[in-house]
Amino acid sequence: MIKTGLILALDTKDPKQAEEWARIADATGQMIKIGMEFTYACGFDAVCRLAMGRQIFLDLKLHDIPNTVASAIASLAPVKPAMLTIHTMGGKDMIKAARQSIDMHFQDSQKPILLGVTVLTSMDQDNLNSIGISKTPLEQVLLLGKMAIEAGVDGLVCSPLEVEYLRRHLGDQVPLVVPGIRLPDAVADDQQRVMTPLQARKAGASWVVVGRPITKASHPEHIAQMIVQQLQG
Ligand SMILES: O=C(O)c1cc(=O)[nH]c(=O)n1[C@@H]1O[C@H](COP(=O)(O)O)[C@@H](O)[C@H]1O
Repeated sequence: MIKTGLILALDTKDPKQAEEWARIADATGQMIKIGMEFTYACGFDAVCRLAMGRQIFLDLKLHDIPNTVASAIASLAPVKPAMLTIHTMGGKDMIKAARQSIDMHFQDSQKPILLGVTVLTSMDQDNLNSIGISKTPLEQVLLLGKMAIEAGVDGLVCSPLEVEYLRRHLGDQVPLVVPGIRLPDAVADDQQRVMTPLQARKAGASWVVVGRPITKASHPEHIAQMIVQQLQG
């Protein structure tokens, strides 16, 4: 069974809180994810301060016309993220523009892993139908994933329910980053397609992304340590 990394999602507007959680990730040797909530509330100077001495996954889920996405990525070069997300629903031209922008604006040793978000883990069949998609989440994730890899992403974001299927069709090498993680018997909150950390590891996730199950726990560091042991033991 492959070892799976933990990425801790720092979903907060409070820089002190983010730093506190980031130290939990430091202590367990794991990566942090900074998303829209922190970035919009605190700005890029705060993002860069959190990133100092750390590897960050900058999850801004870029989704716009190709020129705008390419220009936005160029503006992100000083932040030096280790991972960056774009929405695959932006289509192949947008993804190709994102790829070209990374290749043009980042030095080889500093290029982020470009991740294509497939079907959000908060979406079930009903939500897919509501945007005119009659394929199942599994079929849609594979369709978007294949297209995105062909257009230039390095890896994919998907729910744990699709990991085994993607591994069968795309092989072992594609980085699969997997949110929608909940501890056994825990509430799913707004997530629809969920599994436990151990199930996601067994399915073949490269990394799991965990936010609230750790950050809302009464002892976040204990939960983080327990999950890391399950993922790497
Ligand atoms: O790109 C992501 O990281 C992402 C994609 C997705 O489909 N679903 C999803 O939940 N995420 C992110 O993963 C994290 C999940 O947080 P929790 O539900 O609190 O564990 C959040 O920061 C989401 O923004």
